[in-house]
Amino acid sequence: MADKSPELETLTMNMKLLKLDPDQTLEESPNCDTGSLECNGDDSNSEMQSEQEQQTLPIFEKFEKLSNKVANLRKEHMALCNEVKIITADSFPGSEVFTALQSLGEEHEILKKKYQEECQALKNRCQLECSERRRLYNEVIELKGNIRVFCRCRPLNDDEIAKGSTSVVDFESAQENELKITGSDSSKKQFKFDHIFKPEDNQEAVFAQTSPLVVSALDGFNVCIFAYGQTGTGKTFTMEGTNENRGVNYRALEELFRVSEERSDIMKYELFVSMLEVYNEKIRDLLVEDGNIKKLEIKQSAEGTQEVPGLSEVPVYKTDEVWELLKRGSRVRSVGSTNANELSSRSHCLLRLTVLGKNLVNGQQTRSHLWLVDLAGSERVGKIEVEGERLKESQFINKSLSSLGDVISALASKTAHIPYRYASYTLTSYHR
Ligand SMILES: Nc1ncnc2c1ncn2[C@@H]1O[C@H](COP(=O)(O)OP(=O)(O)OP(=O)(O)O)[C@@H](O)[C@H]1O
Repeated sequence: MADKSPELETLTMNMKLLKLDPDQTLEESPNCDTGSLECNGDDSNSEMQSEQEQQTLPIFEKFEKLSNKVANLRKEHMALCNEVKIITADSFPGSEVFTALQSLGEEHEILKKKYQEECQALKNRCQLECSERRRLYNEVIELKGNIRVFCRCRPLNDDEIAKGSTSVVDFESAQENELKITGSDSSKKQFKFDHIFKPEDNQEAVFAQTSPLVVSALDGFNVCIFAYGQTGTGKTFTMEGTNENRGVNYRALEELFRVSEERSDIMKYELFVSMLEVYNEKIRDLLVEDGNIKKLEIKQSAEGTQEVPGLSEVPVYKTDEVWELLKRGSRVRSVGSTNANELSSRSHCLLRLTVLGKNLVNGQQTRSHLWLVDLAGSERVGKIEVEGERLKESQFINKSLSSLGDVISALASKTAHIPYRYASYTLTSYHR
């Protein structure tokens, strides 16, 4: 038997005084199951009963019962102690869990710091590469020239073939970007361009040459592409195109969407389309819903860009919706018939794509314009035998084209003064 408690010691002493054998009594308890907790007398009724019984029991039996109770309590205590030990060791390895959590926390902090540093390094690299791309782009532009001139020769049409016309253009030298033209007096004239498109070159081939300029609008550069030429030479076909042979305008938007998607990891772009025409020196918004002519003017902004306050800007989100929008604008455009072109554009049509870019890595923002212009046909009034309203239109067209020519030659010769103001005055003098 285990060590005896003071209470038990007293009881044993008393029993000895009564000349009883205490050890025998404690081991051989007849009424109580020593392993059972119920012996603790949980049930109050049985407790009361046992108290009453004890009152009537001889003193020896009272000792015996008390001794059993004490022994049971000690066993119960031991069992509980063991249980606590097991639970603590198996289920709650307190200090180990804490240590593990602590080391995990430390690891997390180290990783966080490492990733923050890596992220910063990537941001710096991205910024450097963006600046490098812009620097290289500028260098390429400088090398190729800020102004590039392409020449496109359309195929002879059915009328021309029926009349027995033949091409006056000699494409032999076109490979070297030189064009030889034989005059009616058999004299030869030679012109040099940045690129020459032959009659068999399709819309895709033309766009392939222009797409790098289009993409640079996404890098924050302002770009302007326009088609210039005599009436009936294929300007509208090149810029607008037909449903089956879509031109530069539609393809430019398609390309902008494609590259935006490609860069979506680091850049977020928003695109807006505006369309206006300059007809007889009046500016008309071609995308205004009710078709009303709004009085619009060209103004120079504080940043030096040319703006048209009040011009509608339609946000575009995907290529599918763009073709209909462009068609809507061109349906409103002023056309007339000249004897050189049945559906001659009598106005300059300007499609403006506004690109807002946000660099998701460094937060840098850009705003740029890509202008796609289909100029009205230049023509020699006498040659196309126009009169009345057509004659007035032709005079306005030629006057504005001549102003544009002045701007381009000033830009090409890098003179200090570029006569933009005069050009915009010529285009909009109607309102002044
Ligand atoms: N590369 C080409 N391939 C096939 N057809 C063409 C091509 N270029 C022009 N055309 C056709 O020639 C005709 C005149 O072209 P378009 O209307 O584009 O000329 P334009 O220069 O815009 O004339 P305008 O200044 O009078 O508006 C159209 O019927 C057009 O479809």
